[in-house]
Amino acid sequence: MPSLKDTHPHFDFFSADSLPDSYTWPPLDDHPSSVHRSDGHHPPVIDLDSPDAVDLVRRACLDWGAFHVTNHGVPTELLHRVESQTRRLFSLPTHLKNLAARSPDVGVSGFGPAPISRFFDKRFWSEGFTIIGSPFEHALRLWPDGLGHVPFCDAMREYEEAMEGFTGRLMRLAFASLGLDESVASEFRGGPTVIQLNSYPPCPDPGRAMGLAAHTDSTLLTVLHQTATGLQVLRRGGSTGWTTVRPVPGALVVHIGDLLHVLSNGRYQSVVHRAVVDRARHRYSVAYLCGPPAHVKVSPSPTLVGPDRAPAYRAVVWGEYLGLKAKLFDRALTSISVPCDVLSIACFASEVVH
Ligand SMILES: C=C1C[C@]23C[C@H]1CC[C@H]2[C@@]12CCC[C@@](C)(C(=O)O1)[C@H]2[C@@H]3C(=O)O
Ligand SMILES: O=C(O)CCC(=O)C(=O)O
Ligand SMILES: [Fe+2]
Repeated sequence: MPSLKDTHPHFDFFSADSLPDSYTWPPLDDHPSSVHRSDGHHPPVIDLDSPDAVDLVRRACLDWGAFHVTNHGVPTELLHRVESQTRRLFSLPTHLKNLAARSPDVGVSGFGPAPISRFFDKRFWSEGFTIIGSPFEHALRLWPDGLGHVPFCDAMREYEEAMEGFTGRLMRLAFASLGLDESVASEFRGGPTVIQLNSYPPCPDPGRAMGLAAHTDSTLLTVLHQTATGLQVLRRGGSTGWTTVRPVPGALVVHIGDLLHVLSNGRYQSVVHRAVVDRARHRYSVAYLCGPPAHVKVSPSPTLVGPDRAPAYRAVVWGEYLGLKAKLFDRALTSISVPCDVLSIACFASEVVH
């Protein structure tokens, strides 16, 4: 029977000198400490100001579904501040964190294990803090006296502003790489802001623990800030096994999410990724989840659909897709795919009509 300590939502990672059973996964063959992959084998680093940026992004999306970006325009000072405020947030005592825990009646915002953790019978060696819109209410509860919440809220608000500018440029590039023009990119701008702060404490047995299990993001694009090793991606098609995405100083990591997969009619596959943990280092990461405005429907772009390439997915709005992900997890994308027999009927019908 699991002990109370194992089942408590805020398990004390720091007092554990061995891995409790509920946190013990099958051994990870591809933990960074045991993987000796050649250095040339990692998602590319793309300079956003490069004249070839569109082509480089296309190549990276086709080969990896992930890439690094430099010259992104987000000030280094702000990245440091966001990370130090993230560290400050996760260092708060458990009784305060409980006051800002995620709860079904308030929504997804707040402290808690990553929402996908409920699809697994083993626990993640991590804690998350999800911000949807403004973190102000939660922050006031966490720092009830004085101005303790101010530096945290300021850093998150400034990060949102900087990210809005950067992801605007990024979306134009990604859309241009699919042959889509500015007007399409602008239709998808201005969606609700979602920031996921992740904390991965040092772990007594990192080879048998999981920081965040393999998943794809339910976004158009996700921008990840990491300064310590832990992120791994699965390269589809090519070689098998996990590739560790080591931090590139000053660069941000971009992931293709499920909704860009849909919009591109499957040309750009969303990247499967996970986070592993370390014996000595406490790692933090900050994910900016970039999705469409609430009422904008995402469907395979008409310019990427043709007589020889039928639409592979039906249209969805972000909220509906998040609901499907919360219910079906890794079957969410397939659940909106258009079955082959419907496709052949549609193709046949269009042949008859034309
Ligand atoms: C807007 C989103 C996107 C969510 C759900 C909701 C809020 C939190 C996001 C994450 C963040 C951590 C990984 C993930 C897989 C998870 O468990 O929660 C993400 C999920 C998704 O991308 O599907
Ligand atoms: O911490 C990481 O490197 C991955 C985080 C992640 O995948 C997420 O927040 O969606
Ligand atoms: Fe993710």
